[in-house]
Amino acid sequence: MKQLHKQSSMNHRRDEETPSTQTPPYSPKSLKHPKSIPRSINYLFKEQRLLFILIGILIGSTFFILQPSLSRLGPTDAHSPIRRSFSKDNTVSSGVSVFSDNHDSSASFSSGTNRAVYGKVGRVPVGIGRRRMRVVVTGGAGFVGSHLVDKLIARGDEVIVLDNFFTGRKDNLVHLFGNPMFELIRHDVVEPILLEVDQIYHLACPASPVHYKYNPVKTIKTNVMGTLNMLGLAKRVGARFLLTSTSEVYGDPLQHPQKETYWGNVNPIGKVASATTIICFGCLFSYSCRLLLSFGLIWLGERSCYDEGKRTAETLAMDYHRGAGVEVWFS
Ligand SMILES: O=c1ccn([C@@H]2O[C@H](COP(=O)(O)OP(=O)(O)O[C@H]3OC[C@@H](O)[C@H](O)[C@H]3O)[C@@H](O)[C@H]2O)c(=O)[nH]1
Repeated sequence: MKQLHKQSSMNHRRDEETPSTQTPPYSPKSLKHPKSIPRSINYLFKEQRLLFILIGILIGSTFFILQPSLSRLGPTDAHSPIRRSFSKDNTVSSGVSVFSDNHDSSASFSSGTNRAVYGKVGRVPVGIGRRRMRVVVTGGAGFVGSHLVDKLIARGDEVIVLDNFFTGRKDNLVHLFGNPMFELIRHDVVEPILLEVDQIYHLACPASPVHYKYNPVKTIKTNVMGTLNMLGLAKRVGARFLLTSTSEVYGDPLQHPQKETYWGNVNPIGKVASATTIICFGCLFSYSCRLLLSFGLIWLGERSCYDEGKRTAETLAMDYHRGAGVEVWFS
């Protein structure tokens, strides 16, 4: 107790010794001098400051008034050379077109020259003026797919290829390895996959009779389940969807040429192709036609796994379009 008392008295003494460092009691800030307003006006008028402020306001408002009309002169302008369509200009040499969102139509594609060149198509870099797309190409290691991937990369898009390498080859894409805009995933489309993409080009399918008849059940599975998975992905992420179909969905046509209203002559339990063979007999002496003849002969036999698979894929795509609002395209 004694000690405590001693300590408190010492503290008391120390308090007395130290000079007072406490802040003075609060006093409200005095109001500005009434003379400060005329002084600020005076400041504005000096050295033409007001004039500069007015000019600044004028330039600013002119820019904001003109800006909406300048942005309207974009791709949707009727006289603009840039188109918003799925046109023939964008057709890759072997038949698949690319979705076009305001890119220069002068940048047409030639598969032979573009393989090793990134973004050097046309006079103006094609990527300018449009948002970069994230695109997935299934079957991108195949013949058509690899050319499509080249076109998309040249356009400035980020491309993800999904392929199980059933018939496709890495060699078709080797020139893109190391390109930061390109990604290759070994994946079978019959299994679901989740990717954040803007567009889906669905090409994965065995495409020649030898390959699709090798395992017919797998062929139809790829077409039906693969397309379902890709449509599901398109629905989930709001992506545009393109299906590479085939004229085989109309079977052995009874009309030549076929009109838009012709719905085919199909055979869901098998198929014998004779029409192609007959056409090729007419020009046996041309080298290219002899190739076609052999191709026609290979076609003989059951191939409904391919035809019906592609037809189902088309039906699925239309049902996703009508039922879920997915934007679908066919090629
Ligand atoms: O189950 C499969 C089967 C095939 N594929 C791939 O799909 C690609 C098909 O390419 P191919 O070179 O064999 O054939 P193509 O490029 O000529 O086919 C193209 O045109 C015809 C259409 O029916 C096809 O859908 C389209 O890919 C290959 O890379 C193959 O590996 C898969 O990813 N999964």
